[in-house]
Amino acid sequence: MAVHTCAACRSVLFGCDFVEHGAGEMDRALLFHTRGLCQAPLEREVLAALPDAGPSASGRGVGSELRPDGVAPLLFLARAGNEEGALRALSRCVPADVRARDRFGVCALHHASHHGHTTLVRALLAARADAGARTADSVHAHVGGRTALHLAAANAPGRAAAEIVSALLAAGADASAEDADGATAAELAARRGAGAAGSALAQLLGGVPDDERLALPAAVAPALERACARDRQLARLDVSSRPLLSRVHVLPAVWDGAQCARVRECALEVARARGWQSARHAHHPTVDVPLWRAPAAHAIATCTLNEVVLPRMAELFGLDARSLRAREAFVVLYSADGAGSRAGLELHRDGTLLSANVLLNERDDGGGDGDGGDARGVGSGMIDGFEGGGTYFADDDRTVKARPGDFVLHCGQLLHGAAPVLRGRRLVLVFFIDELDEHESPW
Ligand SMILES: O=C(O)CCC(=O)C(=O)O
Ligand SMILES: [Fe+2]
Repeated sequence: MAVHTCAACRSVLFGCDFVEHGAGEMDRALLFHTRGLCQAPLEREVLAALPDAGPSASGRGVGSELRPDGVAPLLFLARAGNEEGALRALSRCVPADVRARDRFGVCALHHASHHGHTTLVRALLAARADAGARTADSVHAHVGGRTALHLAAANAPGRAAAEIVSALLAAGADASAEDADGATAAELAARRGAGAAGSALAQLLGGVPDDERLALPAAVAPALERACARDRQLARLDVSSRPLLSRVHVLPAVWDGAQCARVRECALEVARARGWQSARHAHHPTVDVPLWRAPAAHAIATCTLNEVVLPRMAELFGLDARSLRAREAFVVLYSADGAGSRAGLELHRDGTLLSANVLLNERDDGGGDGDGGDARGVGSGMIDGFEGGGTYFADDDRTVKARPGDFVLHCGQLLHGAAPVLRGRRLVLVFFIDELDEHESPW
């Protein structure tokens, strides 16, 4: 993964995402960053406001009155990767600021661990920072539920990572904690590969039981880097002035039976090994498995997205294909009997501008959208067919009952839900897709 640190503000920029768009990513990241995201000017202001020594005039802790981005100087400077400045702020802040979190649940210890700032991590722990604090899970985009251990294991430079992990473990951090995708810190370390001392780090964290996971792509960028992008995006999701986005489209037979069966069986394999998850989406929890857990299915989906789905979406919705990114992909299980699953999903809007879904198993109640079409031969495999289901759109009061392999494309901001399955089980692969614009960093 291409990573660059801004020379002015030391923010870490990531040049890749779930879907790789080839060369030029890092150039775009740098361009967007310098155009408006660089924190260096604000950082200078915060540092100037920190007195050399002594208590705050307000008694609230130095700089509490100056809250750039709504956070106290300690959190701001830790986030900016300014270890020296954060240490200064720490020596002048009130205890509450040590544990303070931003609205994404991220605290100074998370940032220090992410940046590999060993001295700051030790100082924060000595000042009673919460070693088990977890980042919040958001409606989209980033993986939440991460602890400082996760962030050090995934991002801190080699030697610092080992020292920080040891310090956190000594302070009582839980190495078995799983993030919202079900990954432990050891797993994130292992994904870095032996070159980045990832496997030694994974051992320090108790090891990774399943070798296959070492081969997984670093599909999910860290929560920290997503937070700012998400904030700006929520402001942009007002789509009322973009009429093309009000239409729902179905791309017929993008996948044949064999492709549906492959993706479906890979997902079921993951579910058998690790169980279905229901903690990934805070507001409208689905019973699902993240696609990155199934590398073969992930590869098929990424290829289809890049070559077919994103370009078509761009055309149909009047967007620039180069600005589209899949933020999340997961296989959802709906079942009529309710055993460990849900029959449908209530009306909601997704956290992204666009969404796509593809049915992975055969319906038993006729073909797509009531035309009684033929079966696509997706095979029953380990899962039977179903009746009911489909994606319901409230504005046109219509349930789109696509056939296996069809891709249903829609704006995520349309009010929609999953119609309940009346019999059997329905498996759908869902993508959450974002549009980046020139004001947004692509990480
Ligand atoms: O299952 C469907 O058809 C829709 C799923 C959905 O809207 C979601 O997961 O956000
Ligand atoms: Fe949805």
